[in-house]
Amino acid sequence: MKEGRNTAGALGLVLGHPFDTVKVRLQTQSTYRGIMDCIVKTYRHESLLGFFKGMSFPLVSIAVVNSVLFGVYSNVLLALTAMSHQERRTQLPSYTHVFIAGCTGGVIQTFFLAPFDLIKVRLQNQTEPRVQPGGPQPRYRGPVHCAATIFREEGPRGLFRGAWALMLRDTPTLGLYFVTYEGFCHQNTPHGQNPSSATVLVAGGFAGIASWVAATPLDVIKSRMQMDGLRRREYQGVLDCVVSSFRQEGLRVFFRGLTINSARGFPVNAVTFLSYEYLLHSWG
Ligand SMILES: CN(C)C(=N)NCCC[C@H](N)C(=O)O
Repeated sequence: MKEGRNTAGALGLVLGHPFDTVKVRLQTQSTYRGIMDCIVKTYRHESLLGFFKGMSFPLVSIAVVNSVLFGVYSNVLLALTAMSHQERRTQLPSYTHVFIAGCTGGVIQTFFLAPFDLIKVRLQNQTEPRVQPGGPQPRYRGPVHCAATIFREEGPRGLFRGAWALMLRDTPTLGLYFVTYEGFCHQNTPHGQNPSSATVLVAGGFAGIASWVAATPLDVIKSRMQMDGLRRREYQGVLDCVVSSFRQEGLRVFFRGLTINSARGFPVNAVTFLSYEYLLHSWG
């Protein structure tokens, strides 16, 4: 059963990854005119494999990152409300408590997610086609080589490049994520009962969309900060990145990747919450 849910989570990640690659490229590179242009250019230049660059680390880390997020959320909520998961079905905790627990999960999750996310973004942005003898060599030959190179060239702190922006992105939006989820489940579940699988799926999907819509502006900044320092440092910090991105590209820059984030957010988070609820029930 547990394997089945892990497979569902991994499958969601694999299916969502090509969209994530297109989004990251649109947020950090100025060579694309839009989603379709990016898809066509990536396919022509790098074949289907181009869309799956940088997928291996997210695949191995997703279980840990999600366990940290959902574990911290559940435990903080338990500490704040002194109610078990089952008791919370009859009496919904206040949205303030849910929000605080979600934000705390976001902060702690950052420490685990940051290096994996950095390596993912660096690999996704490599546009060289598959390595051929004599052909152009990408800077990073794979996730481990990427981690080792960043460590060597940018120091141990380099592995946490963009972590502030990631924390700023995830803290309030993960609060919103859980408020949307709990609120939707509460509204659509008869008093005292557990939400049906369909309710969990839709609530998780809406939580994904709501949080990703709110997260997209800082998602753009996070991706740019992670790519900064590759050759020369362009930004002094998060604020400088916000200001100079706005000056150069206007307000629209903060909405780059919004469509993809929202479309991807529904299925990925529907599956994530279904796994979470099953785990809570199987643990009692
Ligand atoms: C808006 N944010 C940052 C989130 N909702 N994060 C939590 C879920 C992330 C999920 N693995 C996904 O990729 O959608």
